[in-house]
Amino acid sequence: MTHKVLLLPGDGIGPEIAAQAARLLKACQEAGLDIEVEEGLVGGSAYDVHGEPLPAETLEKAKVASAILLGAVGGPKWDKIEDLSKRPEKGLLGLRKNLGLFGNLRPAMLYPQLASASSLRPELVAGLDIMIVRELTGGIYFGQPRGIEVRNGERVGFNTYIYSESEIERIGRVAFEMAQKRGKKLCSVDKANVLEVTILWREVMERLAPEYPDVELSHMYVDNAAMQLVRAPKQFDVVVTGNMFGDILSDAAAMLTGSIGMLPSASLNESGQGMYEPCHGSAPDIAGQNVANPLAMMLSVAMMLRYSLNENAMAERIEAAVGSVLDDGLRTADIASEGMQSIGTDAMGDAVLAAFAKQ
Ligand SMILES: NC(=O)c1ccc[n+]([C@@H]2O[C@H](COP(=O)([O-])OP(=O)(O)OC[C@H]3O[C@@H](n4cnc5c(N)ncnc54)[C@H](O)[C@@H]3O)[C@@H](O)[C@H]2O)c1
Ligand SMILES: CC(C)[C@H](C(=O)O)[C@@H](O)C(=O)O
Ligand SMILES: [Mg+2]
Repeated sequence: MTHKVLLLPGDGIGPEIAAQAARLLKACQEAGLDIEVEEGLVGGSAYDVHGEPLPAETLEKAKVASAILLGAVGGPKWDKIEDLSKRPEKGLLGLRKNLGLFGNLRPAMLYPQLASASSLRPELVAGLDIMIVRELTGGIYFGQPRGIEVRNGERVGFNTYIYSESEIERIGRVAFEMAQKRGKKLCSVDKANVLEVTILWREVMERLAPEYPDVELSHMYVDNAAMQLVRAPKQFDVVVTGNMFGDILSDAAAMLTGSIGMLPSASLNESGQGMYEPCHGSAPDIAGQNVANPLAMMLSVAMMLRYSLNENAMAERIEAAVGSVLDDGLRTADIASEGMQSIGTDAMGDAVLAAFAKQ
């Protein structure tokens, strides 16, 4: 069966890194992968053309795709749009919500070659391999009511942090199953000392635990989790948490691996359809300069092959190609260190493609 892949480059560095992913997809096709690649608009670039960050045409294409690859959205050009529903980020959130992509996998894995690029001492991060499982379609990102309105003569802003038991249970199951396939340790991160919604979260995780007797479940408050991630990150195997805590903790975990430019992600729904994107944003500060690290995007292609297309061998080939490029001492600016060769986005893409061809 021919798999349909929808490529959504987005804004800022999005198109620069998506171009490298497109070349990699072509190389996969040449190596026998049966895919058809289509492109679409999302985010600010879609707003500029259609007045909407998620045009109906893009959503339709996304619904019928086996997998979606997204660069990044957003940027200062669109930060002043008053109608929040038209902001680029709403395009991304709309895709997640409309496709029911509730299960966000964010692996923070250190390539040994990058130990010195991490902001922590090499011995703290050597061998680091954490999987953050973030709930992606609920919590405070989507809770109602929300808004900014005038109360007692002044403006107030408000959001609602809400999870139903069934939402907690389904992300819990994703995390327990992930832990079963990995180191069999699951840490659920919450703020159950303050927030009722996470008291319920903790209760549901506890209720699920006996169904996964081989997994050791622990709980941690989010403030402590942030501290532990930079104190002793290797204590973690799988971490499960809600939408906002997962957003924050995954950026922190990214830096342990050398750069946020290294972290791919998968967002899956109940039927295994997925959207794949780097964890980083559109990096307006470096956009258009050919210096962005395309590896998170290229590793997102590998995750797509593994989780949506069932092409594990080809996914491993991409990951091995990235490893061999790092072995060769090639680095984009964000992961540069002494004695290594600094190269730009396109050249990093070239190097991965060359290594992929040799695998
Ligand atoms: N998934 C997404 O599309 C996504 C994720 C996060 C932020 N955003 C949006 O991106 C815009 C910028 O947000 P931000 O600055 O807070 O976060 P960011 O992740 O875009 O950038 C943070 C820092 O990391 C650097 N960086 C990010 N990706 C990099 C890469 N591949 N290579 C080298 N350096 C990289 C940037 O140069 C910047 O200094 C905002 O509009 C935000 O809403 C989008
Ligand atoms: C751009 C934004 C909506 C998004 C999020 O907060 O989920 C981003 O930060 C991410 O991590 O994917
Ligand atoms: Mg984020």
